[in-house]
Amino acid sequence: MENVFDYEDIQLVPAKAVVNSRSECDTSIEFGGHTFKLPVVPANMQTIVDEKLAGYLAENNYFYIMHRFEPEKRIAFTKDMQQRGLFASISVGVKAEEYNFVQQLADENIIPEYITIDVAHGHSNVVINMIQHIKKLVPDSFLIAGNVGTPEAVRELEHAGADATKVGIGPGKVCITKIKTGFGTGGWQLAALRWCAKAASKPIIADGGIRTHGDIAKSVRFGASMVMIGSLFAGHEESPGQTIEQDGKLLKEYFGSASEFQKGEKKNVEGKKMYVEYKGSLKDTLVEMEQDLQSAISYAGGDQLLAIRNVDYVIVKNSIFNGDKVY
Ligand SMILES: NC(=O)C1=CN([C@@H]2O[C@H](COP(=O)(O)OP(=O)(O)OC[C@H]3O[C@@H](n4cnc5c(N)ncnc54)[C@H](OP(=O)(O)O)[C@@H]3O)[C@@H](O)[C@H]2O)C=CC1
Ligand SMILES: Nc1nc2c(ncn2[C@@H]2O[C@H](COP(=O)(O)O)[C@@H](O)[C@H]2O)c(=O)[nH]1
Repeated sequence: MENVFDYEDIQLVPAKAVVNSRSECDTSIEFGGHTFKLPVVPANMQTIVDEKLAGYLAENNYFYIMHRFEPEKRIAFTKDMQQRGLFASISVGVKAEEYNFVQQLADENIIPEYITIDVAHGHSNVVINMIQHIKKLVPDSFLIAGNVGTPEAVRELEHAGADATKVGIGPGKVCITKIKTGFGTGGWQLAALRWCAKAASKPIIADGGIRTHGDIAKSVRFGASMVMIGSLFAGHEESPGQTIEQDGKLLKEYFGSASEFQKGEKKNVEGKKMYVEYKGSLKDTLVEMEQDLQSAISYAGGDQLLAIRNVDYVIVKNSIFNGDKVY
């Protein structure tokens, strides 16, 4: 792999604008049969999304993926969303009970529009088996599989039947995989995305390491159809995490799905917990994201999101940790 870089090492090169106002730029993207306002999805983590926020996002044409950490609620959630005329998008794991869950979906003819296989190391036979199980029993669900970090993995999961793959092992803000295991795409997530996207024949979700709105445009440039975001969405009024007050400042919790806080035990911990500053309303952040992406499209010299795919870029420096600290 030559040319390894991360988000902060890259700048996109402006092209002549073809619009007279940024408001003419269209940030929407088609993904899995639906068109969404933004190429952005809040991470399927317990301090990032809950049923209420999922409902708001779906109602307002944003993509969402519900987390899998209250597994018993998934059937009722799917039915409730669909009864309201909204799309249902849920996550599954790969353990034995998840096979029974998929069987239950098929038996009761409950077909979520989107299913995401959410595990740390997606390039494995357990994930390939689950892809095949889901595609056999609920073939009409759009299936996202991950997480991976190599072109071989993207090809194998696509070949097994995944409709999209999720790229990113260890670049997340509350991730400590890179430190505890020495593996992953932390520090070179954007280059890994580029490498994977070249091999992909289906859509890719870039997952983790987004620190600024400009990083969304950079992800699109390097091949992402969707960008999964945790820390930037954490800390909002609508975020499910607990709120605390410290030195007169409001903070909200954000913890990793493989943290001790999520697992309830200290076993194979690869995530940490942190507090982020309270950021106000998520709706305002979504509007700001849209405006910033409209501006990015105008700098790309187009009026549609995918104009960003064609721009030149320069590598401005090299870094390892993308601004993260260990603890
Ligand atoms: N994107 C990322 O970089 C990462 C994300 N996470 C998130 O943390 C949550 C928990 O993930 P995960 O531990 O996979 O889920 P689970 O705890 O549900 O584990 C899934 C299964 O895969 C096995 N497994 C876990 N890690 C590996 C591995 N490295 N190699 C082989 N088998 C493995 C587990 O067995 P056993 O436990 O016995 O090994 C278990 O049977 C998920 O939400 C995931 O997205 C976690 C780490 C990295
Ligand atoms: N290694 C770990 N990665 C995790 C954990 N929990 C979630 N994640 C991944 O992080 C992204 C969000 O990244 P961010 O930079 O936007 O905050 C999320 O979508 C997961 O893929 C974890 O415990 N360990």
